[in-house]
Amino acid sequence: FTHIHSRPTFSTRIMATSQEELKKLVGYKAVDDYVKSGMVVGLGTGSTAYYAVERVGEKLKSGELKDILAIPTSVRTKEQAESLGIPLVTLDTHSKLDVAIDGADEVDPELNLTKGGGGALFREKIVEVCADKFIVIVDESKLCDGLGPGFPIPVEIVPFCHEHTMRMIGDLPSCKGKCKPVLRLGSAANNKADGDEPAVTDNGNYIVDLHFEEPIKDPMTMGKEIKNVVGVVEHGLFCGMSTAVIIAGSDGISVKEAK
Ligand SMILES: O=C(CO)[C@H](O)[C@H](O)COP(=O)(O)O
Repeated sequence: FTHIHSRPTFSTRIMATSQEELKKLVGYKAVDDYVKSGMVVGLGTGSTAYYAVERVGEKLKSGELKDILAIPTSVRTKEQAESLGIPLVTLDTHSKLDVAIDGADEVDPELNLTKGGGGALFREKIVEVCADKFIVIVDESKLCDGLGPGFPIPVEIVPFCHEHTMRMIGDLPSCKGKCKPVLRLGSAANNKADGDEPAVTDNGNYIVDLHFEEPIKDPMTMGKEIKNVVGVVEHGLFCGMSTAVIIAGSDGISVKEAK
């Protein structure tokens, strides 16, 4: 499954410093365009969402933004937000968010997403599904014609009998003969298998990455099938959730809005 890393990285086309700068541009633009004083804001996870969190902190400090309450989607985003003095709440007290901003691993033409490369898919989804607007920030290397072959689909599963759960997922109509389920090892925060033990999420669960050779024809249906398996906590297919995707490309920034 060497194809999972075959997607050209942005750095093959743009210098590394530029890639970081572009992540910063989309992160900052999302906050500048969509976050207003008094809002409840979902803070995503990953190297792109990092800059959106940074911008919220910066604007709160300068007084440009006031009365923001934020809900982080991972322990590491929580720690970043706390270090910047961003007031945090949880879904337990605030079930409705005005906006959530996050990165993605892949974006298809319908703005369906693969998320969870950073292992935070459950907290991301439970938060982002509650947002009036879900703004996605990516560089153009994340755009694809169909989800699947360019990046494996992460599924968070409970550790109890995880081999059984992986078999059940692999036998689903959308998966059988089409994908290889691989238990994520090492750090939950990436899918590079940088260790020998199962990766453990912020919720104490495991992640199985589904490696597809061909594009997934119907990601919505596949997501429902996966969600029905007992032992599955959540999957990284975010279908029909995006309000807009802000894309950083070599030619500048563009915005794709959901129809
Ligand atoms: O889903 C995620 C974490 O679980 C991230 O949003 C996704 O992996 C993109 O991260 P990055 O901006 O670092 O490429």
